[in-house]
Amino acid sequence: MTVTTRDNRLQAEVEKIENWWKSEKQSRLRRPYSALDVARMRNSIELNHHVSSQQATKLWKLFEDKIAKQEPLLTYGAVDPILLSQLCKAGLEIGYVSGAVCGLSNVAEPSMDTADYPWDTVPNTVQKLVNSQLWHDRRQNHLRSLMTPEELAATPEIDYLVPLIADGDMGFGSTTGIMKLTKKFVEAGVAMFHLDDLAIGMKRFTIGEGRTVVPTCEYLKRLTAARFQLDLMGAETLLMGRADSLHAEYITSVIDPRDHGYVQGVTNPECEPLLETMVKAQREGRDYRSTRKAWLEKARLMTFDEAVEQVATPEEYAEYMALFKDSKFKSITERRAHAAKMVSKPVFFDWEAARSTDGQYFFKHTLEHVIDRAIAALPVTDTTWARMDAPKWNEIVEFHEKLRAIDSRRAYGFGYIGNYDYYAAGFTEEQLKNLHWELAKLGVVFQTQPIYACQGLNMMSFEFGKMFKREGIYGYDRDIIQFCKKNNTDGFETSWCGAKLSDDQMFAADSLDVTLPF
Ligand SMILES: C[C@](O)(C(=O)O)[C@H](CC(=O)O)C(=O)O
Repeated sequence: MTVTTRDNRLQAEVEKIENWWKSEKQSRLRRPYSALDVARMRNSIELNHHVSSQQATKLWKLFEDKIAKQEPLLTYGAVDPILLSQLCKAGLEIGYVSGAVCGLSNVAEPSMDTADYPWDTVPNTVQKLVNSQLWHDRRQNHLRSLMTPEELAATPEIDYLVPLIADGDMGFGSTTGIMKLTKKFVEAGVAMFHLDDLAIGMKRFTIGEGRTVVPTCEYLKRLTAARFQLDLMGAETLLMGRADSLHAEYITSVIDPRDHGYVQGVTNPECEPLLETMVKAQREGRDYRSTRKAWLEKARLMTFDEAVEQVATPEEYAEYMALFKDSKFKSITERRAHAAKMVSKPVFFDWEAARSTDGQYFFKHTLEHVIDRAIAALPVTDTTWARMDAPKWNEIVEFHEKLRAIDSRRAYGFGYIGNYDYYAAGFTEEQLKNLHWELAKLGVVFQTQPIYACQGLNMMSFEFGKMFKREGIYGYDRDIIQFCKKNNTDGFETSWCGAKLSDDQMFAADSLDVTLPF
């Protein structure tokens, strides 16, 4: 290839990318790299990611439509093709593929939601689901093509091709690792996937420690890596930024000054470092939880600004706070230097002494920080979800109002997390009934109950199991066969199984009539 051919080809590719980025949807994004960067790293043949792009475009239109009408797009986690087919039949317009449920059911080695399953577990599940969607769609098309006009009119058409939204967890690794994950999601046919700001493998569930997030810059790198891969592929696939920092207890690093205002340190100079305390306790066989609790009481953990407030007079503190007039994102070095000038007493603050046995820093989670992060992620993402441990309505409203003040056209997401106690969080029955629509008014149109399988399916299967143990096939006939007949339920030996498609395609593809000599 001559230099001119190469340059012309590159130029044409750059123009193609730039034109694509001018579309209504793409022009909402701001990339930290150029079209030339993308063009240089693309293949020399065009790769079409039709299913993912088409499903993403369908989802985008649904979002636009629902935002305009202030209506929710409700779904639940379905990681199994059979379950998904019924979700479609029931008329839900989107499907959700939960990482937590995949980790319990679609792996050889199950475990709790620590995202320690192989990185391609969720994309592989999406692939299986999308293939089943395409198959049901083809099966239905075939049956409908054989119907009389009267039968056609009397048979409702099911949209088996609902766009799938999948859980990409924390992306499972490095920049190139996230690019591979993204590629796999696109090839699998996903419409949208989300990446969060959690640290890999650091969720704790029962020992009184919670979640650990990565610094803001690392979160943004993850999202940008995914965006870059989508651009390389020319895919319309939607990228959702999920911020998990609300209720996070730790942060892995203090590299990013945007996080400094939320990192906590020891303010009691008499307190020994947490690591020392915990190692000694372990050696002496003392209980982890209570030792840590006693250390926390002694350490008097707070943020640097709170530590300043403790020792400063009100006037000094006001002068200290003047530091944030132009920007709230000041580094610890700037904070310390300013405090040294404005406050007469020394400020004792040691965030190193508070580091956990895994090296994490203590983090004061606040809604404000989640808002900061979500705003920082807006330019490279299409949609946003702030994950919350509890459904606190005032926090939900504040988050979305602040974000919508910057991006009112965006679709926001919400997860009805498995163990939410709506009434304990202050909802009345009436409010719970209206919750979907109240959220939709805030632009929160993507709404999922991710772990239905763990509650609903467990419940049904357990109840059935007890009945079957007691009454065997007599009970099965009464409760299942008779019920299904009466209600035309999909099942084996109904059209849902594709028997007609199977026979007809075998007949059509049969080679007999071209090979026999008469
Ligand atoms: C959505 C989620 O990521 C999932 O894996 O399904 C979980 C669900 C849950 O805890 O109920 C999460 O929100 O972390």
